[in-house]
Amino acid sequence: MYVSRLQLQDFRIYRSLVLALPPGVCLFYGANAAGKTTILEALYYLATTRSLRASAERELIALEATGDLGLAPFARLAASLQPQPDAEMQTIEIVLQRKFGADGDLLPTTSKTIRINKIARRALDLIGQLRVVMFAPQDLELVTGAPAERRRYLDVTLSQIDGRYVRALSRYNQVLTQRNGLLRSSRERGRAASEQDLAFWDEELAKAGVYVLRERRRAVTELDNLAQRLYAEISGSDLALRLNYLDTTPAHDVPSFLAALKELRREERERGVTLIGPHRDDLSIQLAEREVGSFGSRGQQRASTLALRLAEAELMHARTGDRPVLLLDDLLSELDQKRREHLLTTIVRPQQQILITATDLDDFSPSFLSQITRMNVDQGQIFPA
Ligand SMILES: Nc1ncnc2c1ncn2[C@@H]1O[C@H](COP(=O)(O)OP(=O)(O)OP(=O)(O)O)[C@@H](O)[C@H]1O
Repeated sequence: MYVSRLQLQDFRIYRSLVLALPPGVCLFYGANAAGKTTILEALYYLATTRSLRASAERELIALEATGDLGLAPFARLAASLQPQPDAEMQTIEIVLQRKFGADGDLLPTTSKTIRINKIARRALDLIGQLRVVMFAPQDLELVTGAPAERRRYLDVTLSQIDGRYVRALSRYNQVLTQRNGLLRSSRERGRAASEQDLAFWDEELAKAGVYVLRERRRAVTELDNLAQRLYAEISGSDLALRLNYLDTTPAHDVPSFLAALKELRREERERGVTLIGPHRDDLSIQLAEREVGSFGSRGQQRASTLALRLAEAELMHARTGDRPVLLLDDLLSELDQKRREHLLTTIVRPQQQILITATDLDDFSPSFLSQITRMNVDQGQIFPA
C-alpha cells in the first residue's frame, strides 16, 4: 500500500496543501520548524486517529484557521491510498472541528468526522485502512519510559492489523472506566458495590480482556523472533534482544480471568481500582538477559528501539501481506554515515513507501539521493526539488 496523495487544510502550519507522493522513498528536507514532521504527523493521525505530540486535539488546527461562514475553525486531512498496484484507490478523511459554546465562545473541545471513500464512518473503522510505522526521536522512551509506552506500542501495532483488536481494546477501556468508577465510588461512600453489579462488569472486562491478552501474547512471540534478527542486523552484535510479555494475570480464557478477579475482590474493593488485566501489563525488553531500559548503553537502547520499530513493520507485513508506510522523523541525523547507509539498505525495499525528514541533505550519499524523490519544505509549503 502507498499514499499517492495527501491533502491538508488548516492542519498545524499547513493552511492549504495538495501533495502527490511517490510509491518509493521520499525525503522532506528544510530548516527547523519548516513543517517536515507535520507531514508525518498528518499520516500518523490518518492511520491511527491519534496525535503524535498534541496534548489536546485542538492544537492540530492551524492557529490562523478562522472557519467558514460562521462555522467553527476546523482542520481537514485527506489521503488517497493505492492498496495494491491494480486495486481501486481509496480515500480516507478526518475533519477536526472546534465547537461553539452556548454563549458563542469557542470551547476547548473538538469534534471529529471521519469518512472512508466519502462515506461517514466511526474512528474504529478508519484504523487499519492506512498502516504506518513511525520512527520518532522520542522513541527511546519505548525502552526507557513507563510501561504505558510499551503497551501503546503493542496496541498501535495490533490495532492497525486487526479490526477486532481495536474493538476489543476500546470495549475493554470503556468497561475498565465503569468498573473503576464503581469500585472508587463505593469505597468513597463507604458502601460496598453490590456483588451483582461487579459480576456484570467482571464478565464484560474478562470477555474483552481475554482477546486483548491473547493477541498481545501472540504478537510478542512473533515480535521477539523478528526483533532478535533485526537487532543483530542493525548492531552487528551477537547479544540477544529478547521480548517477553509481562502479564498481571496468567488467565487465558474468560473463566480463569473471572476467577483471578474474584480472588482479588477484597483488595480491589479496598483500593477502589482494577488491579489486573491488560491495562497493567508490560513488555520486557532485554539484551543479554538484562532490561535494556535500565542496563543498556545509549547506543544499545537506540538500536533496540530501531529493531522494535522494524519488527513492527515486519509483523504488519507478515499478517496483512502488505508493507506499511514507514515514517522516519529526523532519525538518520542521529546516526553516523556508516550506520545510516546500513539502516537504509536494511529498510529500502521494492514496494515500500518511506517518508523521511531531515534538515540536511549532506546526511545522505549522492547515490542514495539520486534514487529517491526530494521535497523541499519551507514554512508550510512544499516544493519538489
Ligand atoms: N496549530 C498550529 N498552527 C500553526 N502553526 C503550528 C501549529 N502547531 C505547530 N505549528 C508550527 O508548525 C511549525 C512546523 O513544525 P514541525 O514540527 O513540522 O517542523 P519541522 O520542520 O519538523 O522542524 P524540526 O526540524 O525542528 O523538527 C512550527 O513552527 C510549529 O510552531
